[in-house]
Amino acid sequence: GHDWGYGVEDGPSLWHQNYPIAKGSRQSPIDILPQTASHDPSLGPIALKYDQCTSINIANNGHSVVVEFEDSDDRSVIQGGPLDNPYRLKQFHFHWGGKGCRGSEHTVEGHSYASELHLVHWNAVKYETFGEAATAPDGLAVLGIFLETGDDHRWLHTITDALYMVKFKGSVTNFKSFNPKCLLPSSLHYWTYLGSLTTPPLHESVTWIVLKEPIAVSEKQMSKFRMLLFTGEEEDQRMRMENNFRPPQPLKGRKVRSSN
Ligand SMILES: C[C@H](CNC(=O)c1ccc(S(N)(=O)=O)cc1)Cn1ccc2ccccc21
Ligand SMILES: [Zn+2]
Repeated sequence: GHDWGYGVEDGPSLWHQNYPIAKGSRQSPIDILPQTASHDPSLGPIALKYDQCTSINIANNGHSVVVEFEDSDDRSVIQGGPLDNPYRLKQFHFHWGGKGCRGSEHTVEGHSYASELHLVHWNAVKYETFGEAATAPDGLAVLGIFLETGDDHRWLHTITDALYMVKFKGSVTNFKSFNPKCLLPSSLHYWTYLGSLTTPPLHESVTWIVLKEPIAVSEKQMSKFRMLLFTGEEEDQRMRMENNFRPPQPLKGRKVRSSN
């Protein structure tokens, strides 16, 4: 049912009532302090093998807009960096703010970006299903990419042009052969730390890999995300989908490592 959201009555500060892990020891997102992040020479580069990736559909799940991928084999994986084996791409989605506001989940020295893209991968070497991996401490790897407003992003149009098809919660439409490689910045330098899902059920199962370099998207492209609705077609109260981000959570002694 609808037991959580981003509003006054069901927002992040109340999630602990139904999801006590919200006050856990490895919650996400966090505020990243580059000076405190230890440069770890043993941290190799991350490798993204997205060439044969197969997107299936794009959907509005009432919390974000999600592009799902075929994950029955290792055609699209992330590996290297802090990861001991390849993790399979399952979906990607975004978090964003209101007009002219900030909307990223991770922040860098208190600075937040307009939006944050999450590419969600699961450890299919150790676990049978995504659901099982989602509850395991080494089950998921999420690649976070900051979006800042600036020039038009030439490939983001493929996504923003499809958003009108999934305006309402529960809507889904075909979205074939989109390769998320086109959404990556030029540098794959990153910060990494052990954290959680940033939405309920807030499982502490995520190895976070946050890229240092943001990608630029135009204000016009960002405005198309804000025409999405949290609410379904049948609901009379139309609620614009924006500010769907959780604020930074306590570090609780965790170490953030830097690739370089
Ligand atoms: C946990 C899952 C629902 N949540 C997520 O998949 C998820 C993924 C990434 C993030 S974030 N913002 O941290 O990147 C947050 C939530 C429910 N679920 C349980 C079993 C299962 C099987 C297939 C699909 C969904 C399933
Ligand atoms: Zn996310």
